[in-house]
Amino acid sequence: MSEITRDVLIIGAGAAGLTAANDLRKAGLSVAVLEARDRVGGRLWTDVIDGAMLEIGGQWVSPDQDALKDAIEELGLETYSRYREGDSVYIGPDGQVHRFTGEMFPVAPETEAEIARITDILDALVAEIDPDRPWAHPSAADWDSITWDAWLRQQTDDDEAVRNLAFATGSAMLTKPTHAFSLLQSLLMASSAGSYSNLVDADFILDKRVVGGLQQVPLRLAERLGDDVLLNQPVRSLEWSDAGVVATTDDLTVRARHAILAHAPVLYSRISFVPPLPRRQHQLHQHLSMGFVIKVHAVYDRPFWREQGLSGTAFSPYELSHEAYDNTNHGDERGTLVGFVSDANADGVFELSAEERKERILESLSHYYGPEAKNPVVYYESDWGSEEWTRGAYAASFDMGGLHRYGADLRTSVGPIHFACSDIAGAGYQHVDGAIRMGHLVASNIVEASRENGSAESVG
Ligand SMILES: Cc1cc2nc3c(=O)[nH]c(=O)nc-3n(C[C@H](O)[C@H](O)[C@H](O)COP(=O)(O)OP(=O)(O)OC[C@H]3O[C@@H](n4cnc5c(N)ncnc54)[C@H](O)[C@@H]3O)c2cc1C
Repeated sequence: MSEITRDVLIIGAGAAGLTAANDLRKAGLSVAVLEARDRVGGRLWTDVIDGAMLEIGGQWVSPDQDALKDAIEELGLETYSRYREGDSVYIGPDGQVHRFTGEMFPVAPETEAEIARITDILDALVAEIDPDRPWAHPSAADWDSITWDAWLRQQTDDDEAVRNLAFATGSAMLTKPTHAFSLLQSLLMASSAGSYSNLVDADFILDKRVVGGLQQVPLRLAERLGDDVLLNQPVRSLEWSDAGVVATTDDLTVRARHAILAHAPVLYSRISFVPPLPRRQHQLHQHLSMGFVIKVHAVYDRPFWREQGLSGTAFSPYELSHEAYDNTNHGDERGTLVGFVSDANADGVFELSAEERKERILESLSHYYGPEAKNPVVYYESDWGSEEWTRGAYAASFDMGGLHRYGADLRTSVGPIHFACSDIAGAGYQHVDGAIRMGHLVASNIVEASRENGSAESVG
């Protein structure tokens, strides 16, 4: 068992942990980043599967995501826009395919009016919320005690309007059934993107991609840290006291003044804390759980849908794959579609054999794009539910009532232990932008504490 000593130990080499590590290094503190996997990036993972470059994890950047945009620029990465020329496709309750342009789905005029009316209400509620402190709103307790689905159904009897409004924060974002989380949690999701309207605007939320893949962000951040990023080092135990921390992996001991837990909250309990974390954290952490979505990649010899004047953007709250997009790589002659199968639908298709699941999912894509969609040359399902060091996708959210009850302590440090990841972000919540914001925040808190305590802080 070898032993090292640093000022700060960071557990997890995702966007949050690597951002914090770089900031701390710049401030003159020594760091070690311990990563359980054999790669950096966590939920950012760009890989070549059967000859096709795929974004297995996160990939899109939206205009409001300043922290991510700054990181991309600072790291010298290039971005490009998602293909969006031509008509989008919507499938309604009758199974009919409708082509449309703009943001509003082609629904009956009375349904459209209901969607517009309730969107205005939601935008007004979201404007009242501080994404960093949604629990502080005077109505937070009430909004956290009604499910997203129940609140929408109180607003209108129009089922198609409810389904279309629900899926923006449901299947498409929190990736949980809409009866499983509260109105407050839904408002936080929207508020973290600026407004509910932003969240439902695919051209906004899925705006840009990074040439070569978004995993370049953590890869380049890790490159700067060199040997201070240690792979295949799952932290098994963390002893802590006012004097600092001692982390143990299978073959390494790290002593440090501070530790940053830079990974999904559902994994905190994988670490044995000595002494145990306080009661409040024990409780809080049990009320956060990961959503679940399958990201499906289908690569074709050419982007055939473009020949039909289709942008590739497709939605339907009635389809197995509730949303799908043109995901063709920059400069690639082949065409790639990406579709998403979320929450209970994802559970359902995992009951099937791999062949049947593929058939069902491609069948759903073919409803949007025609029969050619059934024959990709490369097919791949990102299954983050099976990833031991993530356990779901995209990120964690509170169960009913949890956000109001525990939210204020989400980011509260415990002695020398600090928390940072996209799952506990306000602005940028659940996104890479939020992970980076949390990384910066926790690093600046530690630097400030170190300055206040002067040389007594350094254990290096
Ligand atoms: C399929 C998918 C699509 C997504 N799409 C987008 C998108 O388009 N745009 C966007 O902005 N976001 C997207 N996201 C979300 C985004 O990828 C994440 O929010 C973000 O990458 C999380 O970063 P993080 O550093 O907080 O955590 P992670 O990336 O989860 O990093 C945590 C790291 O900690 C490690 N770890 C865990 N436990 C231990 C331990 N005990 N010891 C050592 N290491 C440990 C893990 O292996 C992991 O590498 C998507 C996510 C998924 C899964």
